[in-house]
Amino acid sequence: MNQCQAAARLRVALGHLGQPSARAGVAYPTSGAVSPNSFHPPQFQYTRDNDVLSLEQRNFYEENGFLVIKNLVSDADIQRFRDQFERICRGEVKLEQMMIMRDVSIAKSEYIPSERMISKIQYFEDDKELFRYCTLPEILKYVECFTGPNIMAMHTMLINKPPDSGKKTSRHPLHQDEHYISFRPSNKIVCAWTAMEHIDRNNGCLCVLPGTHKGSLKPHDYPNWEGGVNLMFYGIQDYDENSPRVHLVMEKGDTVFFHPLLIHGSGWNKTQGYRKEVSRYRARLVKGQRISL
Ligand SMILES: CC(C)CC(=O)SCCNC(=O)CCNC(=O)[C@H](O)C(C)(C)COP(=O)(O)OP(=O)(O)OC[C@H]1O[C@@H](n2cnc3c(N)ncnc32)[C@H](O)[C@@H]1OP(=O)(O)O
Ligand SMILES: Nc1ncnc2c1ncn2[C@@H]1O[C@H](COP(=O)(O)OP(=O)(O)OP(=O)(O)O)[C@@H](O)[C@H]1O
Ligand SMILES: O=C(O)CCC(=O)C(=O)O
Ligand SMILES: [Fe+2]
Ligand SMILES: [Mg+2]
Repeated sequence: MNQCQAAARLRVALGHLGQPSARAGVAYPTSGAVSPNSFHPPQFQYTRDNDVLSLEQRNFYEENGFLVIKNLVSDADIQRFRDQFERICRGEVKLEQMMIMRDVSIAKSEYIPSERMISKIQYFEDDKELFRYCTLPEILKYVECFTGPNIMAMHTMLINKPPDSGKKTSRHPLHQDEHYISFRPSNKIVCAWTAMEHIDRNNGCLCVLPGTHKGSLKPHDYPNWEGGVNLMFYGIQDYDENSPRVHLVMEKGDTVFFHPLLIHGSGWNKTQGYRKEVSRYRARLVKGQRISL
């Protein structure tokens, strides 16, 4: 499969609840003395042994730090997430923990309940409909390949990227999620990101720098963008400009799993017709609910 052309729709970041002594990602010999000369780098640092991923998929993730699984979430489930998102936009669902965000270009406009006003919902753990995303067996099956068992949803997010106002504020600067995550180990955390409709460069798809998950966490700051930047949209200033970028074109239901150190961002939504193109929703989990498989 050509991963670069695969699509993603919804997004979940999940972590492993390991023992405090767990040394994620580093395979140590189980017996025998180890001299420095006999040490071999582990074959798999970022994926666990099970029979879900093919060898090719494992190698792809190990090398690139992301993996797209096509058509993973059903249309029916995505429709339910979309319906619930619309209920939230209409003000029919209100939950204390849930954070609603507007694009900075309209942050000071009068609030009119509609999906046009909401660019992101965070922390939907208490919303049973949206939280179903984090419990979908097909999502968890893959998450476990990266985190191991005993999975916890750490931060939920549904993004509704608006058509850009012309100021390019709908961009998300290149960043590493680990900047926002206070827990470790990195190699037992994965983000699941599912496209809820066709997403490509025109409406601001995810852009990744393959292989950057092997690097370290870099300093983040607000980008120096003329048109303004959304609150907390920090970016990396000193990434390698020559590092190849891959734009992930995704279809409804496609899901990308990626490592928290992978450098990624998203471009601006150039499409006009708000209704037709706007619904670039994703959900992402990152905050404290244990999930059973
Ligand atoms: C992908 C992942 C790994 C990384 C990320 O998620 S990066 C993005 C993380 N972003 C966040 O966590 C967003 C945090 N969100 C928030 O702090 C809040 O939801 C707010 C966006 C500020 C909204 O707060 P809230 O008080 O409910 O709403 P208000 O409408 O009363 O606005 C309060 C003041 O904030 C301003 N504001 C609202 N939205 C934005 C924005 N997008 N960018 C910059 N400023 C904004 C708004 O104009 C208002 O300002 P003042 O009237 O106080 O001067
Ligand atoms: N000048 C820039 N400085 C820093 N980051 C940028 C800059 N331009 C784009 N990016 C970021 O790089 C990533 C990929 O950008 P990409 O080139 O796909 O989008 P774009 O520049 O918004 O749109 P396009 O190039 O398709 O017109 C996104 O995260 C985007 O926010
Ligand atoms: O999809 C986007 O616009 C970027 C969001 C992001 O960085 C993420 O989901 O981690
Ligand atoms: Fe991110
Ligand atoms: Mg560009």
